[in-house]
Amino acid sequence: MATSRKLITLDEFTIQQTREFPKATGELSALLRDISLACKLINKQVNKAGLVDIIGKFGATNVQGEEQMKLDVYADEALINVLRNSNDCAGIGSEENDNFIAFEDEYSVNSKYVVLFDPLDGSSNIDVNASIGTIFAIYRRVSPLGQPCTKEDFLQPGNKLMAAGYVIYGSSTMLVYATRLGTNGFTLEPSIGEFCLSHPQMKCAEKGKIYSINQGNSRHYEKGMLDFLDHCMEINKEEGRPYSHRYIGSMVADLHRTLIKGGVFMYPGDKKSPNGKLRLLYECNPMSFIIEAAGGLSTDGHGRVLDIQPTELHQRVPIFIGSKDMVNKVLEYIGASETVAE
Ligand SMILES: O=P(O)(O)OC[C@H]1O[C@](O)(COP(=O)(O)O)[C@@H](O)[C@@H]1O
Repeated sequence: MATSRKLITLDEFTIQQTREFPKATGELSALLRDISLACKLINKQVNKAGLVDIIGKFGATNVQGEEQMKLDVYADEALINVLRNSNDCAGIGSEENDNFIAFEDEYSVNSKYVVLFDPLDGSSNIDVNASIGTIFAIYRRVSPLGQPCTKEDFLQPGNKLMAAGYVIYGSSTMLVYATRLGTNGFTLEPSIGEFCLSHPQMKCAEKGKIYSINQGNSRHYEKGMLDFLDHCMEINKEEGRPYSHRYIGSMVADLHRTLIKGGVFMYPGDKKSPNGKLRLLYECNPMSFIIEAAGGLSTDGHGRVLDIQPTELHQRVPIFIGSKDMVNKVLEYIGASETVAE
């Protein structure tokens, strides 16, 4: 017989967390509630994707020259509409929009926060029903309130993030979000339409046995990277190698597994694309913030991803992220001058 375990909803949890910050006004909790509402709308479409006209290409390309999928555009509009009407957000930056969008109504110009997001991550997996997601990052503005936000509000290093999270649309729908108090996971309870605390204080295992990379690109990799892959595949019973290779091709899904099971996810730069593929502001920074808040590490091969000073909305960076021991082992192989600070 199912026991009625006290469900703690996302709202209740964030309100409890504000008690840790005496000066808290509840604006950040309200913004999180808005983002979770938009993701519930996206979830509704994702769940019935095969039945409604939401699968396939939209027929346009985004600023990065990528074919937009119908769900990319739907998810982007859902987030922009909810955040624009929320009065809790001064502006947004999105993978699907060339530039930042400042909301200019009298309420939004007085909002303290801006949001960056990848509305639908893992687009290549939409039509094959593999897990996809939404990634978001929240910054406190540096520009004065009372006027529209500026690009400086968005081009802040990840170590200035107030909060970051993702929603994974998988076997269940989960929202995982981090503040400086840690990383927590919430599962959508469809019968009450609420995200409920299911994974309190998530920890990324210090040691991992899974490596995740699109090995199809390995012909373009530098020697150090190829040597690390050999290390992962080498037979060494004492050290529990060969490691398992897992790659879903959705950053959200590959990092959700890395957070829960440990391991390392990598999208390195290579001879073809020196900065790799993944975007700093709305993919690598939020994921690095979440994994670091859970005790893991994230580097671009030279230093912490979160210490990189952004220069453009859609800039790309290499990323090696996950369990401390495996990230530092990658750095040893790619000849990094120093390991990432513990
Ligand atoms: O197909 P590749 O080159 O391995 O790239 C897969 C990576 O690209 C992405 O799909 C990029 O994200 P978008 O789908 O949001 O463009 C990541 O989710 C994933 O980790």
